Amino acid sequence: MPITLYRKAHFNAAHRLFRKDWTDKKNNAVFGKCNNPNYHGHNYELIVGLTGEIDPETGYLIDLKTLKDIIVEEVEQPFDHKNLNLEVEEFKNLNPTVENIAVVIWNKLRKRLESKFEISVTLYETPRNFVTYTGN
Ligand SMILES: Nc1nc2c(c(=O)[nH]1)N=C([C@H](O)[C@H](O)COP(=O)(O)OP(=O)(O)OP(=O)(O)O)CN2
Ligand SMILES: [Zn+2]
Repeated sequence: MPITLYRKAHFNAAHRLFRKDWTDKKNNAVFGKCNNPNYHGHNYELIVGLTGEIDPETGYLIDLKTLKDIIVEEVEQPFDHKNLNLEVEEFKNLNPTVENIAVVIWNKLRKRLESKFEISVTLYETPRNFVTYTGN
């Protein structure tokens, strides 16, 4: 019987929503204050869900320490206290919207976790703005 295990994490990061190939006028019209050239920051809250079968020997889906370490390595270390546009390779040519950040995180975790697990990534950009990505 499948069960879902969750691990929460958080990171603080700066970003700017804009497209390099658009004029300032168009970027301002579409992204408004989020296009501030001096960037702005968010306290991102992340919830990673893994769905699979309980190992009957250990009672674990996965050791939570293992999951924690993977999230630290793949998300917290590269993203925390960073300017996403300038310092994180994945966003140098990809707008760091909450949607795109969630997909990037999902893809990074997918490479590190066994294929027997389904993965969900829920990312809060603000307490009221959040997205869930499951890879489907
Ligand atoms: N589809 C998306 N829309 C927006 C995104 C996004 O990532 N995807 N991001 C932003 C801004 O970066 C930011 O999240 C908006 O900040 P803000 O308006 O301050 O957010 P709140 O909803 O918390 O503020 P209110 O107090 O509710 O106005 C914009 N759009
Ligand atoms: Zn923002």
